[in-house]
Amino acid sequence: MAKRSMSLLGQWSSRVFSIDLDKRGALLNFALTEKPQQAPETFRNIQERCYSVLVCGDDRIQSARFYWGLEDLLRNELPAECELLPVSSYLPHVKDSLIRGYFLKDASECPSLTRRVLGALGLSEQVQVCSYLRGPDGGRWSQQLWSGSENQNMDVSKTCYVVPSEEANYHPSVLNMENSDVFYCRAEACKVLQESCDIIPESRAVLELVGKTDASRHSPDFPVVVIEGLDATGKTTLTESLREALGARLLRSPPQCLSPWRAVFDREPPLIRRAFYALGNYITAEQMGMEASQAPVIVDRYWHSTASYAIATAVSGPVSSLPPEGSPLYRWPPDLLQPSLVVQLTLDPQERKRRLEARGQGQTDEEQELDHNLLFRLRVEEAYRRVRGPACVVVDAGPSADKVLQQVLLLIKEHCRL
Ligand SMILES: Nc1ncnc2c1ncn2[C@@H]1O[C@H](COP(=O)(O)OP(=O)(O)O)[C@@H](O)[C@H]1O
Ligand SMILES: Nc1ccn([C@@H]2O[C@H](COP(=O)(O)OP(=O)(O)O)[C@@H](O)[C@H]2O)c(=O)n1
Repeated sequence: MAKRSMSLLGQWSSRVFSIDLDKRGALLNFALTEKPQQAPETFRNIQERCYSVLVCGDDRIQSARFYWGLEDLLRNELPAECELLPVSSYLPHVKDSLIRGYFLKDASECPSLTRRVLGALGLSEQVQVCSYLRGPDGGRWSQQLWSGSENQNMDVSKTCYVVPSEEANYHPSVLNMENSDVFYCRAEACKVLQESCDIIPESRAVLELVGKTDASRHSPDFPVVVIEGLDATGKTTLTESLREALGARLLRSPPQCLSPWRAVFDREPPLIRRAFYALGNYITAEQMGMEASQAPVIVDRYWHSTASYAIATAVSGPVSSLPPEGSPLYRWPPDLLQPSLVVQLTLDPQERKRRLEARGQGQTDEEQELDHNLLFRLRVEEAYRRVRGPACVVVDAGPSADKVLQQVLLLIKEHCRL
């Protein structure tokens, strides 16, 4: 059977391959042409025996799950000396054109094992394997698409040459974010869970809990205040105190009724996991609508968390790799109830670390991991700031719990009718 991915070939000359070189998100970009040219400068540092494995099946649920397990599969089967780097292949500026996979540098003593593993993978309908070879003059690199046959023949007629390419303005993942990482209406998030019912039976139970009414236009009688912020910024402490101080109802997103399934969806790839959290907001929104007809409502995390974590996780590297400020990716879903006020708690990184440690959740002291966390935290906080919708006020959660409470009570008085 002709592989679906063969149809990609026609477009490959305009595709850019973007290799995530390290956790800080430095990217190496190259494109392909039919004519040999000089290799990109940085490409020369890459050793011989490089391969790419791209996941490009038709079924988005299966592809997402296959990609999710691919790194483990490759690490288990390939020689330990194979370096794996995430690679994205995309058409610049073309929405939904991104295909993900891994770029491999094989420094092992056993090249035939690597080729055997990749040859077997290449037989799968949803995988495309390529080799990268340096030309006889040592300067040019070419890419050969594997035919996927058992003897790992390379399809020489499909040879393309590697040329340098401009780095994209934003991380390539931005092209595929809508309806893969962030869902802007209930129906799109429901579709993902409907498609996954056969492989994740828990999806049915979640779908049954999601109502169908559109409460977005209903204006609650009492204020609804959402408390947002990174882990350990003091959301639980503050929401409890606000509940007491205001005689309010306390809700959270994801709501309590989803707790039995949260761990199941946390193990799934972003497509499925994010759809689950998106639906959690709609369930919480229904509860908000009901509770706010009787008393003020305080909510621990809501849409800002869902959108910001999803966007910040989908890209790597510095804040500049996020979708630009004002991008429609930061919009509020029109069918999701807006709260009266969102308070975003921020905390000095050292103090946050101290609170995490006091709670018995020390972080790894591996420096690279800390760097990675630092950038991730910065991306989440910046995404929080960029999300549009209801008024969002940043509050420094560094002072004592009582001072933070008093400040937020003042804000609620200013912004909401009590
Ligand atoms: N304003 C504050 N000052 C000092 N410690 C705080 C303050 N607010 C919360 N804490 C402590 O920090 C830790 C994390 O707070 P918590 O409310 O659980 O955060 P979150 O719900 O955002 O993860 C807890 O041990 C809590 O007692
Ligand atoms: N409304 C929400 C709440 C959490 N989440 C996700 O849940 C994670 C935060 O969960 P957590 O367990 O650290 O939150 P807390 O319960 O500690 O406040 C984030 O990584 C988000 O991806 C979400 O997407 N939407």
